[in-house]
Amino acid sequence: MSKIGVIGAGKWGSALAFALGQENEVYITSRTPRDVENFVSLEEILKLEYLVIAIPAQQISSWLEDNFVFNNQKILVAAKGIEATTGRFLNDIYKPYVPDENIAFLSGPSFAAEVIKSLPTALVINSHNENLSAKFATFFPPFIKTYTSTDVMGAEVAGAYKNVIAIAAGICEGLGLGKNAAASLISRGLVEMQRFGYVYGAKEESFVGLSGAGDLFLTASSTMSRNFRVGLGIAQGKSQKEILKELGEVAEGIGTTYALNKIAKNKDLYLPIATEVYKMLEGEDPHISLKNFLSN
Ligand SMILES: NC(=O)C1=CN([C@@H]2O[C@H](COP(=O)(O)OP(=O)(O)OC[C@H]3O[C@@H](n4cnc5c(N)ncnc54)[C@H](OP(=O)(O)O)[C@@H]3O)[C@@H](O)[C@H]2O)C=CC1
Ligand SMILES: O=C(CO)COP(=O)(O)O
Repeated sequence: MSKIGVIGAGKWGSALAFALGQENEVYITSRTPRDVENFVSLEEILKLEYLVIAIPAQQISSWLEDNFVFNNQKILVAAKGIEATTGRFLNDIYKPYVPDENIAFLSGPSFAAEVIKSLPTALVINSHNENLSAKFATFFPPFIKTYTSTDVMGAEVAGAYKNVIAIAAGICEGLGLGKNAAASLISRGLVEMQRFGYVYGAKEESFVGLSGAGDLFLTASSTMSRNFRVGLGIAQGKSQKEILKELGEVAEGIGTTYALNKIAKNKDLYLPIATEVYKMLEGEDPHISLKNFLSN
């Protein structure tokens, strides 16, 4: 039994606290205080050796700057996204605060709503430090099968990019374009994210496995996904503001789309689906954008 601190009591942080709490002593904290078991102050959590951080990618940089004090903690990053304003990956953002050997990244198909019901789930723990991944793997309960990998970039790219493809898939569904279109969009999305990942040295195995195909198939085919629901909202002609208000939770695909657009311009990369999603988030008519993309 280990002591683990979870930072961020949103959907994913709470589900992970529940899962990890099956066989460990788990404490949780969040920006907004909650009346939940083992809720403690941030100060208390930061004293623990093992931390899971479930703060979204768009907020983590300022959170680290304002709150984090490194004390040789071992960190498991649970967020999936690329910073919109800078195009930075999470491992870059954490770098000035946590050394490589102390950090791991969680990936794989895992709706919080199913984890909190103890439904069977498979996750990948990605770290350059294989001992650390192996250690984090021991914390999970039997209903979560864990795999480990050293392909941090692959896990990061896949986890972030699948959210963008999920938005596109939601638009496709919302426009009633059919299952043929959805399947072609998802498979081309997988190729697009893999090609993008190679630019950063990501490995093929992450894209064909749980972190890539697994998470993409889950998110891009279900209304349980917030990003998929963002796509449905776009297809209905709703504004980004309206969609986010209705959602009431984070949809990392939006910020990641802006990040990808920035990176594509800087590095002159061809990211066709991400580019169409960007245009639609910026107000282009989805009937034109997605239909054009799917036809000759
Ligand atoms: N939900 C899911 O099924 C999964 C989510 N993820 C990823 O996990 C991450 C978190 O998602 P999820 O928990 O679902 O999102 P939620 O919207 O449910 O929760 C967001 C969390 O982030 C915290 N937060 C937001 N802004 C700030 C800030 N400026 N400073 C500090 N804390 C902040 C919130 O704190 P508070 O509420 O206390 O204000 C809350 O704990 C995302 O990257 C998501 O992609 C990954 C796998 C599965
Ligand atoms: O990452 C997730 C499942 O693996 C959650 O996806 P959404 O954020 O789209 O709900």
